[in-house]
Amino acid sequence: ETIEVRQALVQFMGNMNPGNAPGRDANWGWNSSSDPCIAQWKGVRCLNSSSVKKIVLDNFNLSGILDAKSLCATKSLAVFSLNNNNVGGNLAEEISNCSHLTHLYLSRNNFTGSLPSTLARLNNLKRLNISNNGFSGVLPDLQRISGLVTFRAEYNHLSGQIPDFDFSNLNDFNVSYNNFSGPIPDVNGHLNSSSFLGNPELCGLPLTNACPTPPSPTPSTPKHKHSSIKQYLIYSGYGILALVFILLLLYKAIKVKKNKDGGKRSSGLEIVSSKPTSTSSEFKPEESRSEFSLTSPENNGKASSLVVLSSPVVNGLKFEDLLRAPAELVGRGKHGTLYKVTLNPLVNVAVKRIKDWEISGDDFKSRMQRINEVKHPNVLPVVAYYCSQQEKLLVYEFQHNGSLSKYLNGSRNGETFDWGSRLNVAVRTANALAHMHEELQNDGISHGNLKSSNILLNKDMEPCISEYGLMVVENEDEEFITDTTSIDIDNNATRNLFKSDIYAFGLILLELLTGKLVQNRASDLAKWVHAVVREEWTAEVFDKVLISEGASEERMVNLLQVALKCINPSVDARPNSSQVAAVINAIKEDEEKSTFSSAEL
Ligand SMILES: Nc1ncnc2c1ncn2[C@@H]1O[C@H](COP(=O)(O)OP(=O)(O)OP(=O)(O)O)[C@@H](O)[C@H]1O
Repeated sequence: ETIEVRQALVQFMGNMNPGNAPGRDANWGWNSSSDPCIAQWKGVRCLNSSSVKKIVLDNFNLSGILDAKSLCATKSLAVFSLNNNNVGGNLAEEISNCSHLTHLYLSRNNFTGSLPSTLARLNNLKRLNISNNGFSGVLPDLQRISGLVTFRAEYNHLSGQIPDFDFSNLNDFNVSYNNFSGPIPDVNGHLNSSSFLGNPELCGLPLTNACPTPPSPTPSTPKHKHSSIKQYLIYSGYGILALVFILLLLYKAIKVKKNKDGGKRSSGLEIVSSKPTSTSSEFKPEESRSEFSLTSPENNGKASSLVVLSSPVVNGLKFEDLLRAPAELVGRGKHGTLYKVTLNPLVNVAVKRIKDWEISGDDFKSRMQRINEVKHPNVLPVVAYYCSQQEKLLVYEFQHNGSLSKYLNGSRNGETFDWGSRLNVAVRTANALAHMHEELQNDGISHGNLKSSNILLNKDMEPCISEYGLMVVENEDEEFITDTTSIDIDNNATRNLFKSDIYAFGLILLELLTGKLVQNRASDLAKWVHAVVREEWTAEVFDKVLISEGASEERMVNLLQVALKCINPSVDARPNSSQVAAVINAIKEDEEKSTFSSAEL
């Protein structure tokens, strides 16, 4: 870390009277003469030994105040946890400078005052826990944070109405024992009353006290009616005028854009090139140095280029071609946006535009080159990539048959997804994963985001793992254990990344076996399967279609056992990918033998 960051962190810690911290021994660190990552300051965890990623200071007996300005000088900080200390005062608005925070835990402290409105700017936040403090006032617009899955604020003095959160994602929500009032927004059956207890003025479901019905409007007198018609006419007149004005502006804007474009381009892919201010419509191919190369002063003369890896489909593809081609938005995922780009009537590519990946250009390139060296027929290769300071793009061949998730979700045009095909998906995916893990183990590159929407079906309907190693992702739910008295999590970090892929693969097996998709919470499907299996109704978990097709229950149970091992909460108890592949191959062989012998009969 830079000296500025070290000094700011030392100042941050100095404000929390760390004198009596139980972990304060020779290894405490927290002085600006050492590096937090190299000297491993207590409670600090880093990414690639170079930037601070997590600060976990639970149960450290800290008091004083939280100096958010100093803390957030560490721009890379993703996890900050201060549970169970005695820190007081306000939560300062500078907390929003920690813009990469995904987890913020402040429970069981002495914070007071209202929550800063800037908290709502932390739009990467997934888990926020401020419970058991003395916070008061109204909640900021936290419903704007679309990825929030935990919000815990029980036992504070918060008041006002509860904002209209998207409760389908927010599955760990608790505002009980505060002073909230008014109607509870529609929780769509996702929460029960325990999330809202102890707020005497709250009403509506899931609580039992209904909200008072608003008084019915008094019938208006003819005079009123007359004046409201008059008002209506006046306002609609203004409305029409405003509309004409907006249309005029739009017309002008389109005309200017057309002139600039020379009417040539129809791209929907607005890529920011390495020139800081240019957009696709301003991009001038003639400024590039070579076919694939764009240079900008901002990159200090270094070229940022579209690197085409081996692919007959996109041979000779230029960055300009990507910009010019018509693009259609296919979907927005956690890590970015996916476009279908039509290069010519016969060639479509999928362009993944990656969001918020803090990786240097050199690291990104060497990672892509390394992944490209490891090939497997069931792993979709990256055919080209682009990396500038503002943009990271990956280009894949577009797979018209879509993903396993879509397929399981019923868009199969009436075809049944039979046991043989599902076992084939399982075995090929397992083999591909085992191969990638083995080859990339030493590089520490796991898939990081394995799920059924990242398993694509190629033209022969064979599964292909897509987006391998696209992000350095840690499994948020597993990596961060709230009981952080023991925080020695890093030695095993790399191994855990691979084991997180195994967990994810186990969920895919469950999806194949049950026909049910992992929805918002991966753990829901796992819990349901465990509950059914525990009650010895094992056959009940299997997709009815498989049962009626007469699929072998014995082999389905065998595959289920593999899945359950993969999703074992204990990382160490999970098998590795080659063990998984070996067992699934054996199940497949069994299946083939039995099909063969029944065909012989
Ligand atoms: N090469 C491809 N060809 C065809 N469809 C694709 C391709 N790559 C991805 N898709 C599909 O496009 C959709 C959006 O993909 P995207 O990767 O952006 O989202 P995601 O996988 O749901 O999320 P995440 O960002 O977490 O990976 C998904 O349904 C995915 O299956």
